[in-house]
Amino acid sequence: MSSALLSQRPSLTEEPSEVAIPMDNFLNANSDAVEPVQIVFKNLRYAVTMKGKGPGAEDRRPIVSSAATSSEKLEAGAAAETAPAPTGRFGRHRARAPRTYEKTILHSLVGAFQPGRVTAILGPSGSGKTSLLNIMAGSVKAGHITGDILVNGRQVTGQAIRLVSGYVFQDDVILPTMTVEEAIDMCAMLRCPELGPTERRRRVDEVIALLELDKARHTIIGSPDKKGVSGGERKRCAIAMELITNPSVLFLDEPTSGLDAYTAATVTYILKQLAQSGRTVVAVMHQPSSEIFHTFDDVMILHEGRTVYLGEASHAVDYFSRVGYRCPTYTNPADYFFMSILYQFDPSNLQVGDKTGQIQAEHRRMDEIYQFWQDSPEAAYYRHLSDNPLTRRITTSTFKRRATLGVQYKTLLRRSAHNALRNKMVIHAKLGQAIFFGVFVGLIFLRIPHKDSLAAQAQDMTGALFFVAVNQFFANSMPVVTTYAAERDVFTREHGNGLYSLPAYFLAKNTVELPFVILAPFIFSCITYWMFGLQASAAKFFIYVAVTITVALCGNAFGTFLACSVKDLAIAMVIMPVIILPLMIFGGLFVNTGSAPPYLAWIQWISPIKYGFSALAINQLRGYTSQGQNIGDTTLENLDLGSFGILVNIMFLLGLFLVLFVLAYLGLWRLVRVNAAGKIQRGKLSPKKQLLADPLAHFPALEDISGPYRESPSDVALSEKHLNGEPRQRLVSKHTLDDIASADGPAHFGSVGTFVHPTAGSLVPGADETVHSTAESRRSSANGPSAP
Ligand SMILES: Nc1ncnc2c1ncn2[C@@H]1O[C@H](COP(=O)(O)OP(=O)(O)OP(=O)(O)O)[C@@H](O)[C@H]1O
Repeated sequence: MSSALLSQRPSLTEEPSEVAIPMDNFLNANSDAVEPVQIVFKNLRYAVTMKGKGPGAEDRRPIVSSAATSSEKLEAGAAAETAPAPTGRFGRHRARAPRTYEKTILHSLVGAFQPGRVTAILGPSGSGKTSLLNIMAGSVKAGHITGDILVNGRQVTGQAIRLVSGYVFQDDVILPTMTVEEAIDMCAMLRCPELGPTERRRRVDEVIALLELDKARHTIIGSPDKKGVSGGERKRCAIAMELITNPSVLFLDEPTSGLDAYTAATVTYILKQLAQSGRTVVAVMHQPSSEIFHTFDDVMILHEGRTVYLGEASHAVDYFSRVGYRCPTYTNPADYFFMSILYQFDPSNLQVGDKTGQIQAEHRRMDEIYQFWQDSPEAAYYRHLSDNPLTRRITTSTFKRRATLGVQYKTLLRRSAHNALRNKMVIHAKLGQAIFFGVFVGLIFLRIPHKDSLAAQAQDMTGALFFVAVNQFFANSMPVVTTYAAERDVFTREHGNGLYSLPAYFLAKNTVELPFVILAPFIFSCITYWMFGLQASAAKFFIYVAVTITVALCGNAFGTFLACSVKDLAIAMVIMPVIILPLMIFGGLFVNTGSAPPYLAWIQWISPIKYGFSALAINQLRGYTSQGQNIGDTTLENLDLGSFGILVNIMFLLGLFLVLFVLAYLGLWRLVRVNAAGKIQRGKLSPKKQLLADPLAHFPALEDISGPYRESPSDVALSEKHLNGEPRQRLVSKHTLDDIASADGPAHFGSVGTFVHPTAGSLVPGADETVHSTAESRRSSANGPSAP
């Protein structure tokens, strides 16, 4: 972290929003280019269908209250409908549980992510933070999404948001052999095709400088086997790869997880810096430190898919005081929220007999907290905002671009070539294997024509040629499964992020593989041809090489097909011999294909080994004489390899190669189609049209929001509406912990934690009663933990 940045970190006594970090790069100097994008969500519900009976009714706990939204009421109804129905001959007693049930992950959320602000999504594990981020970023893979998402007043799907946003995933999947600079540069080439080489370089340099990656720019990303950059550098590299397009919105899933406190703070301050240039930054965070917590502008706290709080980070402590939970002075608010509000209940401390009662008391406690949120003016603010969003026009200049197919192919070709050349062990293994097998099998079948016995010559000749076909098929199908599998995560992530298209990747990857698939069989052929003592004819030699290479290509295509079609590498490795063995048995040597059972004999038609062996055998054995006898033709007759000549067999091999490659492509297409982000949430309009459409008609035409959202006209309207005509005031307090600490007591907190606004009295008419009853009921909960 630069000293300039460090020296300007906010302390607990400072307003986080006052942090001013100088930036003189395109990300800020050109901040006009960052168009403010406000994301509003309304009644956002996300559910997945699960197999099995599902949790008990008490676990579903739909809240239905006077304040519950209509979709929550609907949801409650749906939950009741999914309960086991009394079916069967004996009615209720024979009721069968449904085979599937619906699990609601997010319950009718209402809220907004504002431009120019960092919003942190906090909550316990499994509370739905990542799901919410994935919905916003159009990366949801399964389930049903209902509700509205608005981007500057336009109703959109996640796919449309992807056009104006970058998403930094929790696990940074970057090709391990790339250096930091190469990874960022590749993104610049693929996503900023409009930039010339000089401008692109400048932008890469700026992003590297901003994310303080200078020292690591030439270090490879690395993997568990090969050390590369540190965890923090890797995370910053992932952020840089998204930032290169200067997106208006940046989503980050746990950008600080696994980082030490200092590096986590560095990353957080960079996020703050990015928001200050007008971006909407939304980050899922796990247990932020106190200092990091105060860096956020807004926080959204989720619990079991429900909102517990959404609003200014600095106001959260006040809010929970009103609920009845007063954060002790000098305590990290995030720790307090987690340990004393969201997690009062520790099942391991319970006596068996107490469990049910305590679980129910805990559920009641949380229900009250949800309900308090629903009834709060803060929630009313967001409901109002969802009806009065920012309606600023979005221009196409904000949209992420994609390079042409040609540029994608060139970029990926270069990357794949670097990747292949840097994996020296793989190259050595491939060439070493060809040399080893060539010499080994050459020694076994050494100088066949020099053997005394004609029968031995015929047997060895067929055995050697059959081994060549089998070996080339096997040796080229096995490794490709593992190399594709190793890269598949990177591919699905990058393709899912819209970095490049499937044809560009598939073509580039196979173009780079091709030289190795040709070179290794060529070396193998050169060694074996002369060691076997095959016919000294240039034409026969070249046919031998050509057939060997074609069988190798088929093997490679078969391996690619398996790797692209079967998700699990272990399963692919199990399936492989199951398919290869029949192809081998019907390869022309073991079974006389003319006399094979007809219901199995068809296998020979799809066996590249059979075509390869036939071509090799005809090439060497037709007219082959030894000791004055034509043993070649006799052997061929006995093998009964069919009537095709060498050329036809080679044509069949090439045909199989093409078919397998098309199947491999379709397999990969299926894989990314299943993983396609936003697949389940399709809009009627294309993502671009959704963003370029007019805002929804019923919104009042608001002026652009130039300052923080609380200054917006909608805020004024809300203040007036909810405070019954009282003078305008902030709905959200700007107290920091230190303010609270110094005021200490009744100036800010009522006797049971009622929030009293320093200038305007109680923020919520009737709040005293609400808080009293909440605190009271918590105290009186059977065996419940005592109020803080
Ligand atoms: N596609 C899915 N199928 C089944 N369950 C799912 C699916 N997606 C999410 N869930 C469930 O939804 C809940 C919320 O998941 P999510 O990943 O959003 O939580 P989270 O708050 O991000 O958790 P963590 O902090 O541990 O990453 C979890 O119980 C998870 O198992």
